[in-house]
Amino acid sequence: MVAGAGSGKTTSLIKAIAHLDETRGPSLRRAGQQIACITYTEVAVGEISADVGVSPLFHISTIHSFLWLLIRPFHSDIAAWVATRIEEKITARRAHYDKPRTQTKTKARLEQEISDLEAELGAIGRVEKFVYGTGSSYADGILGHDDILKLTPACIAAHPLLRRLVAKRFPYIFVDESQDTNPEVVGALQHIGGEHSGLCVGFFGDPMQRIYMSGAGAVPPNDGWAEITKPENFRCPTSVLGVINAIRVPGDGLEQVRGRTITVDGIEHSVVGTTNLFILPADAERSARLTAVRRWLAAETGDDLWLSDVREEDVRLLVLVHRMAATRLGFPSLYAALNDRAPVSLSEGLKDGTAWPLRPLVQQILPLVVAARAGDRFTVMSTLRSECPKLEPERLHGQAVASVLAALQQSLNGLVALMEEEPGATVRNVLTHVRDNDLLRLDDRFNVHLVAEPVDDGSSGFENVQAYLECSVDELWAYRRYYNEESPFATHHGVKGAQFERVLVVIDDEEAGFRQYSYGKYFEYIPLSENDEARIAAGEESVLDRTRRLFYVCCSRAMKDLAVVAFVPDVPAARAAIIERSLFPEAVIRSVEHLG
Ligand SMILES: Nc1ncnc2c1ncn2[C@@H]1O[C@H](COP(=O)(O)OP(=O)(O)OP(=O)(O)O)[C@@H](O)[C@H]1O
Repeated sequence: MVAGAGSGKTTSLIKAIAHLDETRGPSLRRAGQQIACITYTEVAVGEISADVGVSPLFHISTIHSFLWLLIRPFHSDIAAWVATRIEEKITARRAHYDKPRTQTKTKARLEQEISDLEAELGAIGRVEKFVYGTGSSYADGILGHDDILKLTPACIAAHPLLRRLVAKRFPYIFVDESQDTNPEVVGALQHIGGEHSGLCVGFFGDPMQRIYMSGAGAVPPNDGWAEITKPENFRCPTSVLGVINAIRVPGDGLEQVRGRTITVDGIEHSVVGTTNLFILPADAERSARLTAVRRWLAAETGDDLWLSDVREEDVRLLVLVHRMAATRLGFPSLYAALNDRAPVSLSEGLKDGTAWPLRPLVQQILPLVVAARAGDRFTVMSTLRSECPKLEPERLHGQAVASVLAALQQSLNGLVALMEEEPGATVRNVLTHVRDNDLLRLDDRFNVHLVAEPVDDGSSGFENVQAYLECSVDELWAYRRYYNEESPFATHHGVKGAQFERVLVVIDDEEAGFRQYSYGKYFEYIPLSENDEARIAAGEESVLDRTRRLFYVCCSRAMKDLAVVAFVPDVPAARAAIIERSLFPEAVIRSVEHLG
């Protein structure tokens, strides 16, 4: 199924599952078979499950857990694949080492890495069971996210038996958001579908909504497959539909019809909704201006929910990167520390609290302090029992438990006071307190940092971690609000498949800091580079294609009001360029004067 935004692809997928349940459910159950539905995020899994109902007949999961389910029993195949991967890494490092221009310092590092990898290779034979975690550690039998995406398609391609098993167990496999599914995975499913005529594979997607570089885009149908299209958009009001159709025209020309309707007294009416585009100066006033825009929208649409910061009220502010959210919510230094000139593992992990320096705070320390403050002794004790070195059975042996607990209570009180009351307390103070009091076991990587005079040991992101440790505790609390998703901010990438009554898209190239997207180039108020021009001339994918798709996804989330706020270096020039593009009617293009 290939159709535009809000056309009901996910709705059709859900109806298809319900239909199969009704018509084929009994025979599938008897044969011990399942209907598989694969989607992009855990949130989407939850939504589809809520719609179709939980039943052993359905296997609804993310792509990763589906692939892992298929491959998990094949221990020796996994081990062989992992060994090959390590050998590839060793070969790549040897090649780097042998290059004539490789420097002595780099050679020393490569030697160390090669010897670590060789040790890892030796350890694979001793792994009894592989598990799937968030980061890979082969010697411990832990495979990472990316490993699963490569491992399973490779094994499916190599083993006819595995393909037969998949087809037998899952006679129906549906993939939502297929445009962003990895091409190897799409290929593997097409391979199985091509070989087993009893298997029905369904891809539901929209190539114009591909927003990850790793996505398959359009899925070419196998021989004999049917392509289903849907011309309507049921989500967006007509004013928004006009905009998203205009955005899409230069892409693939698809124009949707209908738009959202409501039925009043048995009569169906079109919802008109609103669209507004604000072109504002990219200065230090961005946050205040954003508030002013929301005030303006509330007054203009007679809808005070535009001012709400409660997520349930269905306002979403879509930012390309999170710096603006960080500034608004109060953790700009923490954001800068782990983002600016940081290794990807830190900057990516900052988005969801999984970066290693954040993990103990996010997963243990902050929840511990919250629980202690709320008098939730159960959570406090269960956290300490599993994490506190002082409560390990070997250490407790021969000690009076009561006095150990009393000392722990004191350390915990100290931690709560530090995090709640002490003005100017820093992340470093908190971690030092935790370490000195043996409250929790800390990652070894903190060792070089938590000393009186830290010396750069060349570890990845050393400076970033140092800057992070100097951040104030207040920023940690602000950050907690953010990753717990208690604010209305989301990223342009984070809203695929979702819909909201009120959507405000923030465009701010100065914040973006990466080259994949540029709204300035897209709206033509920033010139294309020579490289961009060359790609376009060669018919290759360019920054314009990527930005167009991202903008299309963002704008097409709106069910009632869409506002776009562009912070630009030169307002008159941007205004002229944007009007020229004719994506928005000129009458809805606003400027700072409208904000009063
Ligand atoms: N046939 C229909 N009649 C009326 N409303 C529909 C119909 N199909 C879907 N909808 C509604 O339209 C909205 C969008 O549907 P859905 O999320 O399934 O679209 P989608 O194509 O998967 O969207 P996207 O690709 O933009 O994420 C939902 O509110 C859904 O309830």
